[in-house]
Amino acid sequence: MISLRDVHKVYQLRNGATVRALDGLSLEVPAGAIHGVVGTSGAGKSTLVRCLTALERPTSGQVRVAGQDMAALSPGELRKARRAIGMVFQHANLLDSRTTAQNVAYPLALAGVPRGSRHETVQRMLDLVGLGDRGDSYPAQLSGGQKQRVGIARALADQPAVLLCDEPTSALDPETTRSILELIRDVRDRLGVTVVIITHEMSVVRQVCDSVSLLEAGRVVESGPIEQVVSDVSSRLSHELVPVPEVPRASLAPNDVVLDVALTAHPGQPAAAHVMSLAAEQGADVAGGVFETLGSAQVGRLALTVPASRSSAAVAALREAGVTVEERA
Ligand SMILES: Nc1ncnc2c1ncn2[C@@H]1O[C@H](COP(=O)(O)OP(=O)(O)OP(=O)(O)O)[C@@H](O)[C@H]1O
Repeated sequence: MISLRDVHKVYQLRNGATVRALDGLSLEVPAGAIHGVVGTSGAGKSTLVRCLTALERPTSGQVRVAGQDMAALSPGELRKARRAIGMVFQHANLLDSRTTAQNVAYPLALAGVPRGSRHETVQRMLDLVGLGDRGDSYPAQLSGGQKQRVGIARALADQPAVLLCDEPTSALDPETTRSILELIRDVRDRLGVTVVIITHEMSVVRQVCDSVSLLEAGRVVESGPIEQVVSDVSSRLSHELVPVPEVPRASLAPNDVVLDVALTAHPGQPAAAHVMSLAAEQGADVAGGVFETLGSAQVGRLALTVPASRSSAAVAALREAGVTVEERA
């Protein structure tokens, strides 16, 4: 649904210097997925959004959204192609002087949908986001979470193939964040829309994303389905999504080392109890652990302690059983 291939965006500054905001970025998001893009400030997230929506042309590389090569379109075609992308912003950016229903109708009016048929769509969208009875309210009469619901209804009104959410929950409290993320998932399930969430919050990825990419200095340095990313203990995303349990050095016996084990519940993979009994057979003990469900995957992290002399044998035995394990540095 979304495909970026080797996208570069170079800005020329007035003093002659250049900034490589995107530096060979490649990204694939399949139809119907909820994909998170995370990265620290300056990594290129906003530039990526502007290239996806064709507000900016990449210096080189290809951006395809819903089958369209965004750089190859005429201005008229581009206007049409942009309708395939619904945008949700950090602050809902509603028009204060218009009612909720009028805000949701706005993109339909811009797209030339006749007034008569707008009403039914607007009501359907407001029902979808749980605000079916608030069509006559003004933004000032809504909570932050409700405003964001209206923002989502507005983004979906023109039936986009892609919902592009730029820091959609950064201004919300944790409880409201949870409900907005649930709504986004619900919308994806019901409408089959492809969702990209740009965020700096790992908790957002944990709660709602099927897959994730880590953006750094204008390129994707790690990417994959959540299950795959979290089961690779050596990956940075994995550490941030499910941190390994802390084991204070002082609590270790003098010759013990720590083994980090990552578990994901998939058919055919050894379950936690099996791993623990294998560990015990190898003379290892459990020093800490965490288990949780991320999207459709169950993931766990175990920190095992084992005498250094038995570490390689324990690692080999666990790997032999299909367990992802590494000795902690
Ligand atoms: N119009 C521009 N002209 C020059 N440099 C720019 C322009 N837009 C972005 N940049 C630079 O490109 C790099 C990436 O910026 P971008 O805004 O895409 O990052 P970001 O990940 O969205 O950061 P943040 O999370 O702080 O918004 C930064 O070094 C930024 O200074």
